[in-house]
Amino acid sequence: MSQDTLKRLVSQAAADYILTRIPEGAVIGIGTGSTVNYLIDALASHKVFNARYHGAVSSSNATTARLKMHGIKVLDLNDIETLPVYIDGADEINHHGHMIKGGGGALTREKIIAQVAEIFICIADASKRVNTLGHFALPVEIIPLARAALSRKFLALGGRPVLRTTANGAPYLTDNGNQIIDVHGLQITDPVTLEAKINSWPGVVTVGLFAKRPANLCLLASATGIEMIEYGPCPQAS
Ligand SMILES: O=C[C@H](O)[C@H](O)[C@H](O)COP(=O)(O)O
Repeated sequence: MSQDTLKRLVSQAAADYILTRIPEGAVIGIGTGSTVNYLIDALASHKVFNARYHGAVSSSNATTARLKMHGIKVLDLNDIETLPVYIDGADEINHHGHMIKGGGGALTREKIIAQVAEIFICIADASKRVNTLGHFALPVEIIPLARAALSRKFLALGGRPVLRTTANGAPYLTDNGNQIIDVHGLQITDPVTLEAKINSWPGVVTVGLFAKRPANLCLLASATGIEMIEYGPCPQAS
């Protein structure tokens, strides 16, 4: 089964999960990426989303555009007091629900919304599950002025920092107008400590480690079906 097929299957399962478990009137937090694109399509195909829910909070311009294309109401996080669930993909997820995210560049808005949500549901194909995070380069959104100084710090950590660029070689810019350094070659054995450390460096906007706020639940698709992995409540999320 292709990775794309698995992404589609897990997204359909996630849409069913939301529609059967999340109470009417709720706002749903929606992440970013190819897996989430399938989720948005699956939610829209059920036709009842708008009647059942107050709307969605979006983690990127791309997600906002897709939600709107389907006629799903997009709300501003600033107008929301509670968010029962945030659902998003991941680039890697370990056995504690810690994730690397930001392959699609949306890590900052994703982390802001995830922090507000009561429950974080990760949807992924089984290739994303790892024992140790770091095979996927760690994305870090940065203020451009800090690029060289931060690159030296990532080198000192044992990583290989690479500025993310577009197809024409220009620096990639996030929805927030910042740049991204992808740090290759890290073996992240203590994600909670590394997240706090990188976050404390001036010029870092967001590190794409989601360890302080891990997933509570992961729907993981493989050739044998959809596995539902629970990591338990997240004390930091309250
Ligand atoms: O910035 C993007 C997000 O963190 C995505 O959730 C992550 O990159 C996974 O994306 P995909 O579902 O396309 O593999």
